[in-house]
Amino acid sequence: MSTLVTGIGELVTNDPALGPGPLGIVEDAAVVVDGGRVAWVGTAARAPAADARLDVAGRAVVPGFVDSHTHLVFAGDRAAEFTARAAGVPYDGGGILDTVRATRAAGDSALRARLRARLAEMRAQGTTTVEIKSGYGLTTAEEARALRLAGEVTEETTFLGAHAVPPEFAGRTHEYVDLVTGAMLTACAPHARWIDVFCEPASPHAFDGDAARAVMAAGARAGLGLRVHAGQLAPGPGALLAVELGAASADHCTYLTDADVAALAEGETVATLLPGVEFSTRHPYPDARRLLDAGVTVALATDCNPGTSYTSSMPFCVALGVRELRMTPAEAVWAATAGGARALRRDDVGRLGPGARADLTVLDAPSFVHLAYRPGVPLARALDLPE
Ligand SMILES: N=CN[C@@H](CCC(=O)O)C(=O)O
Ligand SMILES: [Zn+2]
Repeated sequence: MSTLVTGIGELVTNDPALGPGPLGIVEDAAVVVDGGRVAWVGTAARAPAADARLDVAGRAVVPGFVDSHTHLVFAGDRAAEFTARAAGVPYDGGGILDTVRATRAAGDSALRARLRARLAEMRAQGTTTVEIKSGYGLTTAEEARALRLAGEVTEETTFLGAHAVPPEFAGRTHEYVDLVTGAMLTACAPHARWIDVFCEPASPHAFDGDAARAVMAAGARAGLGLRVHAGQLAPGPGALLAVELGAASADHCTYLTDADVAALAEGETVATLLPGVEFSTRHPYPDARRLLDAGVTVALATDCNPGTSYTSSMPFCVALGVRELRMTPAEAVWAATAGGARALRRDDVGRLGPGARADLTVLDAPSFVHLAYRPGVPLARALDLPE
């Protein structure tokens, strides 16, 4: 069944062929969707007929947010750690193991219910595509379980066995990396599209450049795409490694050298910025302006997780992108939609042109600018349309 969505005061298509600027804006617009895909985009006055009609009364519509970095499969929370941090205790990644304990103790149905509740929270704020990492199991069976659960709700599943060294391998990081690149990868690869590694030599709980290279090389041999947590706590080898190995995304990028920025600008790797993390950890925010001015492709994502960024809100990240990362509203909205799609190497989401998935997010506002202009106001929701 086709549906004509009309009365769109401002439509962000992210397709410069459809309207001015990188956002490809069409004013007084309409969209026809059919079979879950966009069939037609243009001005309302020229819209073709359709089986059904939905008038959004002058509101703005943007492509559904593409949240390309989350850790949604977990139990428990770390509000006490957050409170301690507010009193000055720094983040070093050690809290990951608290969440591992809670997650291992949780049954499938409890984990599934919490995962689905978080996804519903995201959709209610305009997110329509979500990447989900494992990483709070850290045994072969637990990592495979997390990926199976994630695979029930998204195609964008990421194996993150190399998230932290679990307590049973304390002081034996090499042996744990052997497990991650061996039996654990074999069990997890069928449930994953991507592999990721927390490359952070500054953390005693994470992995150095050699370990990260071994994990990524093994993942690539198993047919997985590559992603890296890079430069979250200090400059490190992650960003250069990401570019060298052709990773789809280097995530965090809070601490980058000039050589990192130059390499990202030359390569095919998206820099995914996660400003919810710096909001929570009180580290300095990453500098999107420096990256954009150098020609790097930038994405914004929530990094929703119980330790460093317990937000499910892409609009919150867009607002931080403008206020703290020195992005324009247009750059931030592009990064949260088309940028996320690039970070997942997808061309069917993050845009609203013919052939794209019919992921329309409607704003209770006349323009996309209001996402940053009215922070904290629940303006965005994913539109439910008949198939
Ligand atoms: N830094 C590594 N992983 C998460 C944090 C996980 C946690 O602290 O539970 C992140 O992306 O920030
Ligand atoms: Zn993360």
